Amino acid sequence: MIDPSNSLSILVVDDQPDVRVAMAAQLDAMGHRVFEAGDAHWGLELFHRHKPDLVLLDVMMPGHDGYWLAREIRAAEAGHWTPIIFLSAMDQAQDLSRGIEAGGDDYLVKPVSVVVLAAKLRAMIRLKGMQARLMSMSSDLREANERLQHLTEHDDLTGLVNRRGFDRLLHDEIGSARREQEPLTLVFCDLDHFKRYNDTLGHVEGDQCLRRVGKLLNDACHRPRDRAARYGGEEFALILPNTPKSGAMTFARALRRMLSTLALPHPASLVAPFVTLTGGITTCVPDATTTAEGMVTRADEALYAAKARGRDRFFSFEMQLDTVEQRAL
Ligand SMILES: Nc1nc2c(ncn2[C@@H]2O[C@H](COP(=O)(O)OP(=O)(O)OP(=O)(O)O)[C@@H](O)[C@H]2O)c(=O)[nH]1
Repeated sequence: MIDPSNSLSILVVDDQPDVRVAMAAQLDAMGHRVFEAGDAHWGLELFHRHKPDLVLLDVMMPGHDGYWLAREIRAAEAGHWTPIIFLSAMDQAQDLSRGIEAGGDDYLVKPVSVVVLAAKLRAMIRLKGMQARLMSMSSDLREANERLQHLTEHDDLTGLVNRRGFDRLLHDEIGSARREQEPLTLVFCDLDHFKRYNDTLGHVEGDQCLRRVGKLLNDACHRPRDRAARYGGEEFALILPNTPKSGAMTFARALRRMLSTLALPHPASLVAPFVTLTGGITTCVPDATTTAEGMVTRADEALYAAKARGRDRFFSFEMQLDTVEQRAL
């Protein structure tokens, strides 16, 4: 009797009833659970139904042979592996290499000795255990890689995508907007007089302010592909796919409203009693000449223009208009 933790479910496929029944009885006596099939077709059906740990497979059978069944089993289990042991009479020894090629893992010569059968099963149990460990290690590795990718592309303080993640996303979105011929908007924004905020309220409060503004920007990204990023320091970026320049201005005005509702006090600001943002917007339908660097430069220039116009506003590079002027129109 074997250790119950090593008890296998085994599919025996053999067209000779006496051989099959004797084999099933041996396996049963060893503590395994056995399913029997008298032909390859039924064998495949039972394989799908019971997903056995191991298959003992006769080579020569009327209708489809053992090679056919081995190939069908291998084709059916993507990313998985069920050991297949071929059973063959001595005079079919030359056919065994064909069996291994068809997807078999080992062979036994009939009549099968109980001792040899038990030894082969132990070897297969060991291999299966190793395979399970490998699968779990590779899934751990995949998870660790995903965590690492998240860490390298996200900012600790705000939880937003960081500069590296932003670069990748912008590059991808330019490609996608070029293919779809859709407008893509990039917004750069900067907290107004943030040095004065830190100097007055301290860096801990400064960090908290960055967190809250980061959350607000993230909340403003309603569409699934809109993305807020922390570009660096007190600079944030927003990537807004499928957003034309008029839509970008509407988005910016909504952002300003959200900020004034949040009304984070900024006692040292020279533009308002609460925290404000100045932003630069650029929008284009990318063509073959559009680059991420080009879009960043235009958004940066627009940001600079918005600052020059008095801060607490968003300036569109393409419209040569800011949100304060637009409201007055
Ligand atoms: N608390 C905190 N402060 C930061 C962080 N990153 C950058 N800063 C501060 O942000 C300030 C940016 O200062 P400036 O570049 O002069 O910009 P500003 O004072 O906002 O002036 P304007 O942008 O022209 O309105 C500096 O004092 C930085 O120390 C951070 O992670 N935490």
